[in-house]
Amino acid sequence: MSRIVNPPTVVVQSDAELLAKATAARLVTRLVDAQAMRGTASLVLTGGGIGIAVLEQLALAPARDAIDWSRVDIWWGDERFLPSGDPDRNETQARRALLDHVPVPAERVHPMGASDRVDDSPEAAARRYADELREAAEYGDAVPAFDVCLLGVGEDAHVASLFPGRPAMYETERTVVSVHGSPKPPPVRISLTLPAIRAAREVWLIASGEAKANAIRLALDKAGPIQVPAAGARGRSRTLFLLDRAAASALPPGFYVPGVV
Ligand SMILES: O=C(O)[C@H](O)[C@@H](O)[C@H](O)[C@H](O)COP(=O)(O)O
Repeated sequence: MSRIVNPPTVVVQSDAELLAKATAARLVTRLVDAQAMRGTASLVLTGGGIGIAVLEQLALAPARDAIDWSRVDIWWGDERFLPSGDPDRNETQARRALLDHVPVPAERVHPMGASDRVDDSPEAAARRYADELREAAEYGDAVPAFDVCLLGVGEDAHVASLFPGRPAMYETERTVVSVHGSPKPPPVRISLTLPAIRAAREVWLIASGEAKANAIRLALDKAGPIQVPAAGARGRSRTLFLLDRAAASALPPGFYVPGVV
């Protein structure tokens, strides 16, 4: 679906709190620039601890309202297939952390399906999300050219709900799939696939903590995406690995780690 041109850039902050703040500040600039160029900005959110911490810091960012929130489209990279409003849903956590505090129009917030919707199954919800993405895309693309796709990274190097060796890793056509038997609870999820993620202009992988160091090393080394999903998460024009020092503690040789105090 897209050619990868640039190797990833690694940026390291001293700790998780500064990582969340710095990533939030980077998002302000990136979304403002996107709006200056195209009039709108498109952002894919992730669940997980550092992903939600970034949203909390974005809500607190001094320059937050430099973003024209009325012209931001919010998508999700994955969702836990739970009833709407469930505290474990990525959507619920994103609303509490950010969306309840900024004036994004309801029609520009695109949550993935919930398990309490009538006649819904994860498969139907995945199909519906793929349709919504296609309707929002330009030039007949399957998904919009997301300005930024945020991704947390699991200890097993999963991103979104794409887990090593699972069927979703072999998906080359569909943009959204259902996931069953997720090794990370809850077991049933909906996820963008790698082809959809790789349609993003920029992919930002965010990780903090020693437990992620090996996954980050594999994702930056020559590993293949089937067993190391984070190794396949690349943006069309830019890929960032935004790490704290602990998650960057096993980087492969050749990656310059900017001065970390
Ligand atoms: O639904 C989810 O759980 C997330 O989308 C998932 O992909 C998460 O980002 C990683 O598991 C990292 O989570 P932590 O940052 O909490 O380790």
